[in-house]
Formats: sequence, structure tokens, C-alpha cells
Amino acid sequence: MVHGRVSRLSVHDVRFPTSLGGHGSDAMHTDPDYSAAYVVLETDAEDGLKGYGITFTLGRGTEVVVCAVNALAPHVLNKDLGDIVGDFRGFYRQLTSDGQLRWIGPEKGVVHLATAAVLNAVWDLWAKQEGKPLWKLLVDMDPRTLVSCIDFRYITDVLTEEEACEILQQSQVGKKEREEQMLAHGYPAYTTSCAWLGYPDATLKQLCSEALKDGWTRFKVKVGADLQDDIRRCRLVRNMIGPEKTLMMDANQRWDVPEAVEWMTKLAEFKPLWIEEPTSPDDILGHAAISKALAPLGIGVATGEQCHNRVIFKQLLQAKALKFLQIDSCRLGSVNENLSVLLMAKKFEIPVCPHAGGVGLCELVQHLIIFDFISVSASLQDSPSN
Ligand SMILES: C[C@H](O)[C@@H](O)CC(=O)C(=O)O
Ligand SMILES: [Mg+2]
Repeated sequence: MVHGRVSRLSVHDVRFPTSLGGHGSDAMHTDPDYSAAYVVLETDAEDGLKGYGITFTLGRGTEVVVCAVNALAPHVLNKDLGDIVGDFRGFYRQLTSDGQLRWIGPEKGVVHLATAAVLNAVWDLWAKQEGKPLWKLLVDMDPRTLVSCIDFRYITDVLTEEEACEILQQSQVGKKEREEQMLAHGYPAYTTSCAWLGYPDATLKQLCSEALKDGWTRFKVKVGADLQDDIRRCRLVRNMIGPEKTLMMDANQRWDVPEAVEWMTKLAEFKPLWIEEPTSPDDILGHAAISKALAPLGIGVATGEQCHNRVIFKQLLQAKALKFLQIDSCRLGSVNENLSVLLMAKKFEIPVCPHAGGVGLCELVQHLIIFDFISVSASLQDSPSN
């Protein structure tokens, strides 16, 4: 039973100098310092449990997110945890509808990243008080309670609360077996760690051969800055991993729409499963055009790590703009909003392959994707997450 009144919210600016080694670099983020706005919630409960929540940021961006978290703090402080999670939809809406802060959103950008950090901490505290990891808290929750955490505003044209409940009800079949499967074998993953854009070929080769030895079968390569470099690097990786293993490419929003099609046509010989973020994350119709053009080449479009909210995901799905949907545990408004996107993806039969390239993201998103497999999608087809 959840209990306690939130007595303290602290937020820390945590940064790692990853840019020094080119770790995490891509065609748009050439000097990323992996960072996080790190929120800690304390309550007056005697158990002494704390809720920890983060949002992923890069370097100086963290300062701005920390300010936004502090601006949201009054919504959480002195609130009863039972009241928060008892009306989680209302609490989500309270945070995202702050009459002064929503002007700098709404439900997007810095203020939404801050919302994610705060709500991630609330979910963490709830799970800890229940004595379960987050995925298990979600898996064990009855469908009605689960959907009561979701704000359906702006998405009822594609997913109503009733439909969401039906999806969850239908997926009750085989749930126990899928949970056992996850506990025994885990969730399939891919690696991006061999082929950040700032790595010289020698590093790429060494990391790729180590990853092969470690048993990795799916590899993502950063592309988009220079075509000749991309051809050389993709050839190198494809030759090392062989024709059977999976290769993905990620352009991190570098191209215009026609450029994306042209560039990927030249990289098609390396047989990528997907091209990730080929263009602006806001360009829904652009993604749709790229998807249509690349489908005959067997290349799907993946996107989502910088997708602002459920509304943009809704439109990407409606426009058939993506073949792989990449939720991000800290970009959307935490678990609450991610639940709505998982359910929409199920309705459109699009596999979810979470984004996790960033500090803390792998640790967070594994809870969402394990829940997705057990309680929503019930499928591992086309679902490698990193
Ligand atoms: C800046 C980040 O490292 C970004 O490149 C991560 C990413 O796009 C991914 O993992 O995918
Ligand atoms: Mg990416």
C-alpha cells in the first residue's frame, strides 16, 4: 500500500565527460557529454524509501532542465503519495497543464523532460513501496488501474480508454508464460556502442570484434555526416558481422527528405534493417515520404527518441511514417505517457524498439519493454532494443 507525504524534492546536475572519447557521438551531436537531471523524492514515511528519477540530457542542457524540475516541485511537495497514484491521470494532467509552465511546452521540450524526471521518481517510489521492480508493478496491475494512469486527451480518435482495456484484457492469455520467458532469457537487444560517429576505424573494428565475441547479433552504425565515410564504415561493419547478422543505421535527423532517400539508396547495399531519425523529428509527412520511398529497398524507418509526445506518435502511426517505434523513457512524460504509446503501437501493429542510447536509459526502458512484451504486444518479432 502506497503511503507517505512527499517531504523533499532534490535535483542534481550529473554529467560525464563522454565527449572526450567521442562516446555517444552522432551526425548532429558531435560533442555529447552524457548527463542527467537526477531527481530524488523523500517522504515522511518511516520506511525511509526514496524515489529516484532521471531524464537524459547532454552537458549544459542539464542546467536548464534542473531549473524546470525546480519549477515543477510545488506540484509534488507535501502531496500524499497515495493521492498522487490514486489519481495518476489527474496528477499527470496537473503537471502538464500548469497554467504558466505549459506555455513553454506544452508537453514538449525542457518542461516535458522535467516532467519525465519527476514522474519517473514517483513511479520508482511506488514500485519500491510495493516491493517490486517497476515492470512487475505494471505487469501485476489490473487493466482498469493501468489505464487510469493514462491521459487520453488528444488521442481518443485512435485509442479510447475502453479499447486500451480490451487490448490489455486480450493480452492476459499467455502472460504467465511470457513472464517466465523474460525471467529465463531476458529481452533481445542490439548494440550501438561499437560505431559512434566520432570513433576512428581502428576503434570501430576492435569494439565490433569484441561485441561479436560477446555474442551480439545486432549492430547499429551512426551515419549521415559524410557519404563516403558512411560507405566505408558500413562496409567495414557488414564485412565483420557477415550477411546474416542485423545492421541498423542512425542519422540523428541530419537530412532533408529527398537527401535521406538519396543517401539511403546508396547505403542500401549494406542491407540495413532500418534508418533511424532520417529527418526532423517533427516532420511526420517527411517520415512518411521516406518510409514509402525506402520500403521497396527493404529499409524501414525507425524514430521516436526525440518525439515530443503521444500526439506526434499518434500521427506518425496514422501516417504510416514508421516501421519501428522507438519510445524513450525520459522524453515522454514518464511511464504514464509511454503506456499510451505502447498501446497505440499495438493497435497499429507496429513493433516497439526502445531508444536507450544515453545515461540511465537502458536501465529505465527495460522495465517498459518487458512490460510491453508480457502485457501488451505479446511478440518479440522485429523487436531488438538497445
Ligand atoms: C547523443 C546520443 O548518443 C544519440 O546519438 C543516441 C542515439 O541516437 C541512439 O542511441 O539511438
Ligand atoms: Mg538514435
